[in-house]
Parts: sequence; structure tokens; C-alpha cells
Amino acid sequence: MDQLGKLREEIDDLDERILELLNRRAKVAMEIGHLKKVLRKPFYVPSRERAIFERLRSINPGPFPSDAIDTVFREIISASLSLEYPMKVVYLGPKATFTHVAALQKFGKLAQLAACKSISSVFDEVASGRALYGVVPIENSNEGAVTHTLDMFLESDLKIIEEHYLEISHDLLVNDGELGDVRRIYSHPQALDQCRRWIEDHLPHAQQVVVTSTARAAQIVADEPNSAAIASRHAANLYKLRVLESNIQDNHENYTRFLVIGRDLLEPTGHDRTSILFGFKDRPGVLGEMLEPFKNRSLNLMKIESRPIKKKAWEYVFFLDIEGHVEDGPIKEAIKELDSFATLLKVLGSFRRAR
Ligand SMILES: O=C(O)C(=O)C[C@]1(C(=O)O)C=C[C@@H](O)C=C1
Repeated sequence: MDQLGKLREEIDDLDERILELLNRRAKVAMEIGHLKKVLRKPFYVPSRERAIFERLRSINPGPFPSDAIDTVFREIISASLSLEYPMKVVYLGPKATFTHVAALQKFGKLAQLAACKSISSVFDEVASGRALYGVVPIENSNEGAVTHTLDMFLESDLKIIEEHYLEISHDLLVNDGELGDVRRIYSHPQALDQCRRWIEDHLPHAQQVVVTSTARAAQIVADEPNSAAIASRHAANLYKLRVLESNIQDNHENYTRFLVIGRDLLEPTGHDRTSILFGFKDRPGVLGEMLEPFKNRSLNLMKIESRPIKKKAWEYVFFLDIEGHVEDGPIKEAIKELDSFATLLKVLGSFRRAR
């Protein structure tokens, strides 16, 4: 046998051993699944998954690329989870939106992912138990808060169980042709806005057409000559489009933060963030007073956002993120104190910080 043949035999042998280990791992995961059913513990444990990725990255001797560890083990864990419990996860669709990409990165290809038409239907599907988890966008580093998601927390009792950051890269996708052939550009208004300078420099005469999502833009362009879509690389794969230019957004620091929502509060991981919302009767100085319980305990406030209560003009609720878990003594006490003078208070969840 020549040298190439021998090396391929060695690869076949190693693949068999990897497969055997994968099956042994799957059996252990199934045992964990049975145990969790008895103990009534959640099947999906994001903090454990994160710990697995981090540990493997830190001990990887190479040359297997550390970046590939996340991709490979994402699917291994996703496969284990599908054996423990067939898990349905809904996300703000349609397919190939950035929320879909975030859901795939979090749950892997083996989860039963289903697209919803709106943020409120993602909440409804999870609240009714038809889906176990939902994925929604919460804020973009350039555009700010996704107000519809914030508003849903006012009505809903669902909890935040995870956060996930995704770097947003807008690409120019075409079915065929070159830049000079593009007469129309389809995209979501935010994506068009984020690529405004690039469009002025490269396609100043093209007509800009606003559609409901970047994925919908890709779908249209698949059937329309002389048109281009601004969408993700993932949309290019799904609709078999060609990436003519990549990373065309004006600001390359472009991230979106997504939330995974579920029905239960999670246990502390030691690296948590807690989100609450509260309301109060307006009078001078009251917002400062509301924050004092946190200041007095030297708690780190990570973010504050206000939204109008739509039922009453000029009244607001505040969304506050605190470093730590709601079961940590000082946070528990501060929230209790705040509750004594707030007109409304809700804990939206404690979850492991993504960064
Ligand atoms: O450790 C667990 O709790 C498991 O269920 C196993 C496992 C895994 O495959 O490693 C699967 C799903 C969980 O989200 C985390 C980890």
C-alpha cells in the first residue's frame, strides 16, 4: 500500500474510535437524561455547556483548531440533548435571519428549531408549553434596544435563561451578475441604514426596497434578476446566492445581543447577571431613590433602560441589569427593599454572563 493509502487507513481507524467514544458519550447523556426526569431538573444546562467548551479549549494541545472545538462539540452536545429530550426551540423568523443564526449557535442543528412570525408569538409558544425555549433579539450595539422584546416582558412571566452575542456581518448577495448589474437592493430597514455609506459609494443609483427581514430579501433576490439583498452569509447558503461583497456595514463594531427565554429561573453559576423591571409613582428624585438599595450595597448596575407603560401616558417602567444572581444575599435584599416602594417589580431572570 502507498503512503497515502496507509495514512487513510489510520484515519479510518481513528474515526472508528471517535465514533465508539461518541456512542459511549451518548449513553452517559441518556443516563443523565433519565436521572434529570426523576429529579425534575432541566435538561438544557447552558452553564454546563459553556464550562465544557471553556475546559476543552483550555486543555487543547493542538493542532486541532480551538475555534473548531465549539462547532464540533456544539453538535455533539446537541445530539446528546436530543437523546435526553426532544427539545423544540422557537425563534424570531423567518429562516436565515440573524436570530436563526443565534439559535443554531446556541442549540445546534439537532434541536427542533421552528420560526415564529413575531416576537410575541415566540413568547406565546414558550408560555403555552408548545416550545421549551425561545430566542429573541434584545439589543444591537448600534441601534439600541429592541423595544418590542422589552415590552413583552411587561406582559409575560417568562424568564431569561441565557444571553448570546452575535457579530453582525452584512453581505451583498446576488443570484448572478456583477456589481454593475444591480438595479435594486432589498433588505430590512436597519440593515439598509447600517450599510448607507457603502451603498452611496458603490451602488448610488440602485433603488432601495424595504422588506420585513434580511432573510425575506434573500428569498426575493433568488428569483429576481438585477437585484441584490443585504443579508447574512447563512441566508446566502439557504437561498443558494453568491456573496458579491462581504462585511459591507459602515461600522464594523456591530453586535446583537439575543436572549433565550424559558419558564424557569436558573441556579447560580458564580458569573451571573440579573434582569429586573420596576415601576413607581413619579415625583422629583424618585429614580435616584429607587437605585439607592443597590448603591448602598455596592452592587454593580450594568444597564438601565426605560419604556413607557402604554396603558397610561407619561408613565414609565425601568429595566435594570445587575451583576450577580437573584439568590445572592445583597441582591435579594436590595430587590426586597425596592419592592417595598415600587408600584411594580418583576425579576426577569438570572443567567450566566456571556462576557
Ligand atoms: O451534563 C448534563 O446535564 C447533560 O445533560 C449532558 C450535556 C452534554 O451532552 O454534555 C447535555 C445537555 C446539557 O445542556 C449539558 C450537558
